[in-house]
Amino acid sequence: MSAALQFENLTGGYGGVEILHGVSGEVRAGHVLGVFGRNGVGKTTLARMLTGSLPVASGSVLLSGRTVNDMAAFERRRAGLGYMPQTSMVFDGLTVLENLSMAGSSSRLAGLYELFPRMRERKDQNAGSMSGGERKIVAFTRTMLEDTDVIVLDEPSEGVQPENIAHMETFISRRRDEGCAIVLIEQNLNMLLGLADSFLGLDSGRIVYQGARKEVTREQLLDVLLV
Ligand SMILES: Nc1ncnc2c1ncn2[C@@H]1O[C@H](COP(=O)(O)OP(=O)(O)OP(=O)(O)O)[C@@H](O)[C@H]1O
Repeated sequence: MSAALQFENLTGGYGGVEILHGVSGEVRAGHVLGVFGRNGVGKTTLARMLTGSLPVASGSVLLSGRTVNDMAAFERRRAGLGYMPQTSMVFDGLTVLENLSMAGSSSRLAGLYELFPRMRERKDQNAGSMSGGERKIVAFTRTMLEDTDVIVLDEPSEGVQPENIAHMETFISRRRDEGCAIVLIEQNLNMLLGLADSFLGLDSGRIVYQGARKEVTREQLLDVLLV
């Protein structure tokens, strides 16, 4: 069976400047791939290439074995690929509930309110008037509520308080247990070690670490983050 999301030899960047140099990996249904590395090594660039917001110069992105290089971001979304960008998008002029309703699936909303009761309390508030951390939670939960088979999360825990990070972890595990394949880009080692089944470490646009959960140690991850 092919991986839910696979990427092979991804190369490319911005305006002729190559940022990623041949990055490959995969994540299977019901698994989490943890992507990590220092600031500026190309993690977000990888997320953009996977989700179609940045074209690849060469290499392939495959969803369930099918190449999606020629599909625009919205087409990949329709094909079941969800994306929470690092600079999280919320629609400022819409309420929290309206933002969440755009996810299209309400069946997970009860579980969401149980984890983030503040979202229910603030459901009629304009998202634009929420704090940075709260906006991040709105963007995260909207992505997680969608009916998708694959989700790419770009540093969801950045700027979020520890208690809410723990709730994010619960939400991610639930989606994983439902069979979703998740790419988790993070610098938060505890979150990565708690959730990821396999790891991909980047430095200067190249893979410098690849391993499964059972073989990785915190020190190995730190080695990549502290070079
Ligand atoms: N739109 C852009 N135009 C030109 N260069 C860019 C653009 N976006 C990112 N870069 C450059 O690409 C490189 C990789 O950036 P990227 O955002 O992928 O790193 P990152 O690993 O996600 O970093 P961080 O952890 O800080 O989010 C950096 O040198 C950055 O300056």
